[in-house]
Amino acid sequence: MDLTLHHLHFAYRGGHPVLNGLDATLADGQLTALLGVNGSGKSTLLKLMAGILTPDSGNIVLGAPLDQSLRQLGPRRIAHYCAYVAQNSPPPTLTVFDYVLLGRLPHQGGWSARPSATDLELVEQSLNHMELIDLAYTPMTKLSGGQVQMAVIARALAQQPAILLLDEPTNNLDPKHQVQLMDKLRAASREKRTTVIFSMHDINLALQWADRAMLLHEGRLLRHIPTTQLTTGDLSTLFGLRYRMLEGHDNQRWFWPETF
Ligand SMILES: Nc1ncnc2c1ncn2[C@@H]1O[C@H](COP(=O)(O)OP(=O)(O)OP(=O)(O)O)[C@@H](O)[C@H]1O
Repeated sequence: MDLTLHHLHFAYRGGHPVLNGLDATLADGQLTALLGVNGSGKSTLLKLMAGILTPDSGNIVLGAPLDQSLRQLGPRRIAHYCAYVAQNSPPPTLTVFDYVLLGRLPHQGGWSARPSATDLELVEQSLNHMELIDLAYTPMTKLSGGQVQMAVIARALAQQPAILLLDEPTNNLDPKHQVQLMDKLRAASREKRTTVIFSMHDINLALQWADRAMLLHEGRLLRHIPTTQLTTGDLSTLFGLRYRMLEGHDNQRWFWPETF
């Protein structure tokens, strides 16, 4: 499902404008990396796309077959289509299984509804997918930081979203789990046509997996381009550092900042 931003403006109450007229379409089946300095509005934009915050003006529209603005949808309907993984979620006092089952709530008949066989099967699949099945009956509070992060992503996958929004999803993960997670996100985008949008500070990890990059700079969208078109100049503008680029023979590109 496509997601389109129409001239999006947002400021926190009493604060300066964080987003100042963003226009973009994020196509289904694609992985988009959201890049920008601390405080540039990446988390804010993800929360707006998840319907947690409401724009001051402008619209966020979920594409066909729904073709509706988030403003027209209640939280439950939004959760039907959009799953959101927050940055550093505190673990709740639930077992891993019960926590991941929360991802099925938007598809059930209400808080009191019993989970269906499909719900339970999807939870098991997500736990297997994130290699958490052996921890299914462990309390979330007894997991390591990385395991909590995997469980949060398992909950989002169990939700079977058309649009998956992740705020720094590789936080707390070791290099192997970072790579495995990015592979899983790419698989979700390719196999299920999920629209995946994630923020990340590790530019090279982001660019290795993402199809497109959105560069947020001073409240505006500096560029929204295929990752293959990103230049050292773009990164210099974005981060205020001079960058070098190394090109590998398999079209891989690596960026790193020059030391002072
Ligand atoms: N709840 C809030 N109330 C008021 N201002 C906020 C709130 N959350 C964020 N801000 C402000 O909004 C701006 C954008 O913050 P945001 O968290 O979206 O940035 P970010 O790009 O995700 O940063 P980081 O890379 O550090 O996670 C910052 O100036 C921040 O201080």
